[in-house]
Amino acid sequence: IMSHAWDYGSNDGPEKWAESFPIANGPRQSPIDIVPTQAQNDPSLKQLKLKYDPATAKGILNNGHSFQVDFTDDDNSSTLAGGPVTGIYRLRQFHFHWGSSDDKGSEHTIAGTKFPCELHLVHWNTKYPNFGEAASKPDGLAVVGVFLKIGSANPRLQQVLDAVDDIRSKGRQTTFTNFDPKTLLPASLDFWTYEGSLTTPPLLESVTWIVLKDPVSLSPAQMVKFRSLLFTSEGEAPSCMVDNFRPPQPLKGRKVRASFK
Ligand SMILES: NS(=O)(=O)c1cccc(F)c1F
Ligand SMILES: [Zn+2]
Repeated sequence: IMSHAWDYGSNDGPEKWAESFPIANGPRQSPIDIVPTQAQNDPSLKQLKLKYDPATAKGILNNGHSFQVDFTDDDNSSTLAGGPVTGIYRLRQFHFHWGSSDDKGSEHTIAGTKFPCELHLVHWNTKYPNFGEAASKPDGLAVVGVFLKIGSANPRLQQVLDAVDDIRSKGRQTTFTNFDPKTLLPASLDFWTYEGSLTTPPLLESVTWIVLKDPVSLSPAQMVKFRSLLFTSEGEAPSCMVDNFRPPQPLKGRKVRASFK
């Protein structure tokens, strides 16, 4: 097989990732089950400051594991600061994880509750020269996680889903501009935070996770649209892109802090 080919299936799925990526059994792996009653309110946590310039949206890509919207990150136009981090982190991309049915799909869970979908906004620490360098440092990345639940249609999300028809297969990409990811966030920026990792190989332990307490909604029809994507390239036997989530990993003594009471 190609070096480091991994997927979410039964053969090379999450239970097998440790064979190629031993850090899968490391001390700060993600996602985790967040237990609100065990999270400690930390009054020293600052307000989360998100500043996104819609002009930095660049393209949308099916990478064979999820689909992501990429941003130009050669200046501080779209950044995250405050919250649990020090310094300025630049927005690189956002992507999603979702299920084959509405009863699963999120990576983080809240006291065992799974959501049908989870949004990740990936930022890198500008103390490092670029994303690749930052991704290998313990304070290199900050990812904002947002739960999505089935309810009323989400008009902002629809702009993203309208682009999905052009990137159905692995490797397809198209331009995607003038989009403000802030419009995908809930009204409250209350969050839980903990030190973790990428949830996909190479599973690097470089992520400060910032998981928002409040979900945003999407309609059943919008959820169906996610499931119309394919893990596979054109010309291969089609495999629906669903259940692209890693299950919760052991906490191994980590503390989860809450920005709210
Ligand atoms: N699922 S995830 O947010 O942890 C993630 C996945 C791929 C690249 C990343 F930089 C990243 F942060
Ligand atoms: Zn993710």
